[in-house]
Amino acid sequence: MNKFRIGFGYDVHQLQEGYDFWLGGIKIEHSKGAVGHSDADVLIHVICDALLGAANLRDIGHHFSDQDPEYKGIDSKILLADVMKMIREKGYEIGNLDTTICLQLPKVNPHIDTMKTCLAEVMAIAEDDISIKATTTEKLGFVGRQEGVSAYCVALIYKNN
Ligand SMILES: Nc1ccn([C@@H]2O[C@H](COP(=O)(O)O)[C@@H](O)[C@H]2O)c(=O)n1
Ligand SMILES: C[C@@]1(CO)OP(=O)(O)OP(=O)(O)OC[C@H]1O
Repeated sequence: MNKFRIGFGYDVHQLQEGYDFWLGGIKIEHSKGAVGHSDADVLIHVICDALLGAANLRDIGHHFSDQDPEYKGIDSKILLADVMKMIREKGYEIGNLDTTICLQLPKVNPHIDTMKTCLAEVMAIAEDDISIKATTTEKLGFVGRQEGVSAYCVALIYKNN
């Protein structure tokens, strides 16, 4: 029988001028970028947290501390590849991921297919198992004021036993 587990991830990063905007593994052209210890790719961070949560492996900051100079400016795709290794070492494969990016501007719809291709390659899974959606918050709150970007992810993982 298959053993199924679910996980959930939520993360926020500030948006400021003078920073690159990495999202879903790709660089988005925008007047502001996300601020963090790493490249601040909020979509990858929530995928990591959902997968770690599903496998009961704590969270991204537990494995990759924001106090550790090794991770300063790191490409979050490297962290995601490490997380995939961790869950596969526990015997799990991904069923599917469903994500939502909360961002007032810019529109990310034109970039979603590129993000899916990029993430599918990093994770070695099918593009069809990765869903990426986006919403504004109708100009409300920190997302609406363009002060930050947030994201959510739910993940289903399974092992055969
Ligand atoms: N940064 C964003 C935000 C939203 N979208 C797309 O626009 C649609 C409408 O947004 P609402 O906030 O009014 O729901 C949304 O369903 C997304 O398809 C986007 O591409 N980028
Ligand atoms: C990814 C890590 C590590 O570089 O740093 P940040 O880019 O600050 O991201 P966050 O989601 O706040 O926490 C996880 C961190 O430990």
